[in-house]
Amino acid sequence: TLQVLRFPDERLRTVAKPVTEFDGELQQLIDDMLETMYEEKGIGLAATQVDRHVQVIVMDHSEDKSAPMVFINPALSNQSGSFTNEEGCLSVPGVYAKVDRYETVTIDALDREGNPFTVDAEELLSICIQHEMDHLKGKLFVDYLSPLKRQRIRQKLEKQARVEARHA
Ligand SMILES: O=C(O)C[C@@H](Cc1ccccc1)[C@H](O)SCc1ccccc1
Ligand SMILES: [Zn+2]
Repeated sequence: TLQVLRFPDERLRTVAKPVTEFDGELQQLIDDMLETMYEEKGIGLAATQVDRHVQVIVMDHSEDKSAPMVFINPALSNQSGSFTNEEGCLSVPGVYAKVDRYETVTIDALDREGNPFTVDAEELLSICIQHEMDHLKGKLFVDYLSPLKRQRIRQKLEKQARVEARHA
């Protein structure tokens, strides 16, 4: 599996480029991202999180890893309503906070073969796709919190990283 970057790693702030080549390397990245997401018990993962700065998102909201989804070069074409939910992030382990998101969104994207498709997302799929599309823009859910809260999270995770480094 691939290593998931952790806040406040600056590489998480990189803006991802559109995918132009639907080649074997892309297929390998998609498979590696899905494997990493399952391993980390996530339901979504953006390529930025594994230090690959291309517009690729994988998701699987099924109980038995039976419904993998791939969104390449995703774009929001419609959005409506708003609601607040508790969010977590594989790049900010152990931190949960309320974030306002659009209630429903329409996403235009390409699948892993490069074919265009559109999804009207609501509920968990809507939250997750907005969370992942933020990653591709170098944005993290902690950016929606107050500077003080974000600083406390940064200190907590930097301390944790030091402890892990010592025990490595
Ligand atoms: O991008 C990530 O880090 C994976 C996120 C995706 C996500 C964030 C907020 C709300 C929904 C999905 C999660 O860490 S995956 C973990 C998870 C599992 C079940 C339900 C919600 C979050
Ligand atoms: Zn995340």
